[in-house]
Amino acid sequence: MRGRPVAGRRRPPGPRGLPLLGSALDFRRDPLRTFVRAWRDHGDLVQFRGPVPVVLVTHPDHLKHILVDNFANYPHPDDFNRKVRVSVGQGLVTTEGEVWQAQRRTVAPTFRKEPLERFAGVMVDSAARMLERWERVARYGEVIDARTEMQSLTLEILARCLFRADWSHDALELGRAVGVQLEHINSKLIAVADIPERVPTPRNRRFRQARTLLDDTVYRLIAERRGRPAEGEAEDEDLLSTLMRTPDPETGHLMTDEQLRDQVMTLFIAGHETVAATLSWICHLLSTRPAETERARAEVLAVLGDRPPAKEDLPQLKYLKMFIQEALRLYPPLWQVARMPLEDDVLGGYDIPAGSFLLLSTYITHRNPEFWDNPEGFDPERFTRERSAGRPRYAYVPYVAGPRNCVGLAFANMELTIVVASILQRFHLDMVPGHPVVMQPDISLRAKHGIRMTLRPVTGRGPASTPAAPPAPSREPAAESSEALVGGEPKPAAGCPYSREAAESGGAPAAL
Ligand code: HEM
Repeated sequence: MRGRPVAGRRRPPGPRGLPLLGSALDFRRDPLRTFVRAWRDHGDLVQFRGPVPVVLVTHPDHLKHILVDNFANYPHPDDFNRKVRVSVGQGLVTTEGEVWQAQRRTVAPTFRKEPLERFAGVMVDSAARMLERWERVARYGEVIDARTEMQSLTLEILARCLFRADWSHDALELGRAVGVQLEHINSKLIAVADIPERVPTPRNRRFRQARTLLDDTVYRLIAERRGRPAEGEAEDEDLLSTLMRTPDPETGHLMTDEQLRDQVMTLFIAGHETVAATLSWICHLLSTRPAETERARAEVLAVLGDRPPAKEDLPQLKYLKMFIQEALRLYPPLWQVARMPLEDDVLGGYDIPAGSFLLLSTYITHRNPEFWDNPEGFDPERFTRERSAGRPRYAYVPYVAGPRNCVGLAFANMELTIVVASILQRFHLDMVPGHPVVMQPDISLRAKHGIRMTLRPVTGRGPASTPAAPPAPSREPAAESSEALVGGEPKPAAGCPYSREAAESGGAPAAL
């Protein structure tokens, strides 16, 4: 472990920064670079000075202590909960203590792997609809933005799983409203001055309109379900119906309408951007890592040929699973999570007073050369059983760990596998030459300028299928820099009438 305690020194080391401001300006300019530099210079625990002093935590042992062993002492900071609540209310992400525990034991069974498998068909179908549109994009030789495509796809999948078909007629407008909520939370979390929602700024007005639209829709859907008797098998139920009829196993209480609304909004916010960000980075890798991509494609074609994936196929896609794990290592969408101790604690020999603002950076943990050979390299086979042996459990935490890990983990893994397998079956993805690929560490780790790509249909979908002309590998983003440029200026968005962007601006019919 780096940065061992020095005798007599009880606060973690860290950069001096500017008088009064400490590292605040560096954080605003480039939080990833600031973190990585500080970790290299000062070790696994770093104290940043500034208006809000921050402690950076990266070592697996410290993550285990905070997330698992001493979990009850480390809730989210109040400020985080308060800012996120304006959008999602008192759902799983923004509550603590007994209120959170009651919600978690009620919601978690709905998100176990087996009951979720009934949604494999929805995921396959939504992916297929997107890929049909891509066929037309490919015929035009036009450009897609993988980030926009994946945001729309993941939103559609989540909406269909939560509400079945009920969402579809207003999908575009509601999709935009979820986007507005997410951006509002994002800017509140990074803003220097937090303007209350009652102040009628243009952003607040947009936010309030979006929230009203979503509230009205979700409450209407709840009322419709309350008004009709439970029908059919659990197999056919959407997630909202399951959540409505699942009692708290300890108290027997069912969720109220308001609790259901908060849970639905929480799932929307937590469950679509994370998967969309991961999928868009995977699209980037499908172009820049041709050898690994073709190996994954060969496996998919050997298992599936050209038939759609079914839930039974997923365990056989072993290399694809490692490909996705490796993508999540390099690009964990929640690249940092915040915690604030209720009581004084000691971490790695240093004092951590109650009320300290801790940022746990999965991005850095996943790149620590103590646990990962060639950490910047893309190497799915590092997740084989043999090579994983001896690596600390908490060196890999894209979904964090412990009682408050991601409740949507099984949902996300199934969705990622189905979508990537479906893409591999039908398309080769090529980055647009010269398009800059830049990491933007917002609420999730996004591609700042999007991921512009062209598509080539896979011909002769058999196990031996290879691309007509393998794409040249491009440079991978360096860990230290969020300005990982492939080079040159972005090509302007092409005017293809079938791209998702065109669909959303009214240029072509929406796929929803
Ligand atoms: C690649 C995809 C995903 C990743 C990497 C991911 C990661 C995470 C992480 C790191 C947390 C902990 C955040 C914290 O404690 O501050 C979390 C929590 C959560 N995630 Fe995910 N997530 C993903 C997909 C999903 C999906 C698909 C859903 C739902 C459909 C979901 C629902 C949630 C919820 C409700 C929580 C809060 C759990 C609690 O506090 O008890 N996530 N996720």
